[in-house]
Amino acid sequence: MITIALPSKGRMKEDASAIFEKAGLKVAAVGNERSYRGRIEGIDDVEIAFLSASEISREIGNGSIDFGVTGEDLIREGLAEADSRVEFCARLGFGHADVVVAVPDIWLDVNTMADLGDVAADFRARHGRRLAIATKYWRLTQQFFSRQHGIQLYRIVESLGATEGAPASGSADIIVDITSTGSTLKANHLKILSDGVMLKSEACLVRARKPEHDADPKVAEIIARIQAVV
Ligand SMILES: Nc1ncnc2c1ncn2[C@@H]1O[C@H](COP(=O)(O)OP(=O)(O)OP(=O)(O)O)[C@@H](O)[C@H]1O
Ligand SMILES: O=P(O)(O)OC[C@H]1O[C@H](OP(=O)(O)OP(=O)(O)O)[C@H](O)[C@@H]1O
Repeated sequence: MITIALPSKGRMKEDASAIFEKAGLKVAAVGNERSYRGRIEGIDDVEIAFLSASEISREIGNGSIDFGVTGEDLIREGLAEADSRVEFCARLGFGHADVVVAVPDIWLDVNTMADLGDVAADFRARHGRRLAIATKYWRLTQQFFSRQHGIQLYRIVESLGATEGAPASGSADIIVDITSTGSTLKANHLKILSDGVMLKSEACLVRARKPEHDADPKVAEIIARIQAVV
């Protein structure tokens, strides 16, 4: 049995089902409309699980589902060594969002990650504490700051919502968050650093890498059908 997880709610739900239908994989709920299980019309041995976008990232990581449709950001944030554990089979053309580093507009001299590195280096001497970054993207932030830009002097402040408000409220100095139209950043007087786009995310069809998939023609067929329509 192959299990495919599709978003049960939220901004990716409708588009995910529509892509499957376009690929000739029409999803039908099992039981009533509110059921969290489904199947694909005309294909046996494939079941659909309806989960939230972030649950799909978690379940694909622990291998309890075979395929999922979710954002690349949620996969890369949720899983260490994502590329060795999952295969990105197709980029689906919806759910676009950039994960960005943004600082207050009034930081006139800070426009690049190098500038921010200078600020971080001086921060403790000037303010008696480390530069604080509000985000829910811990893993991506650490990779980008520490590994890619060699910035080590910062502190992450976990934010579970309204991240863009953190600099104004004083709970952090800068943020890492997703943006699509940019209007939330603008409304909160924040600007994206010129080299501060950490990830250009969109909805993807992802597969948990499992050895038994190699010999399963259904797995190849699902991938081929989705790739043919995106
Ligand atoms: N403007 C946006 N704001 C937030 N997420 C967006 C936006 N545009 C695209 N996305 C993407 O949508 C996905 C999150 O979807 P959604 O917010 O619907 O999840 P969810 O159902 O709320 O999940 P959960 O409730 O478990 O967090 C992420 O991959 C994100 O990159
Ligand atoms: O660049 P923009 O188009 O302004 O979009 C970005 C905003 O949208 C999302 O929040 P949303 O209000 O959708 O709530 P969520 O965080 O619960 O998804 C996201 O967290 C950003 O705050």
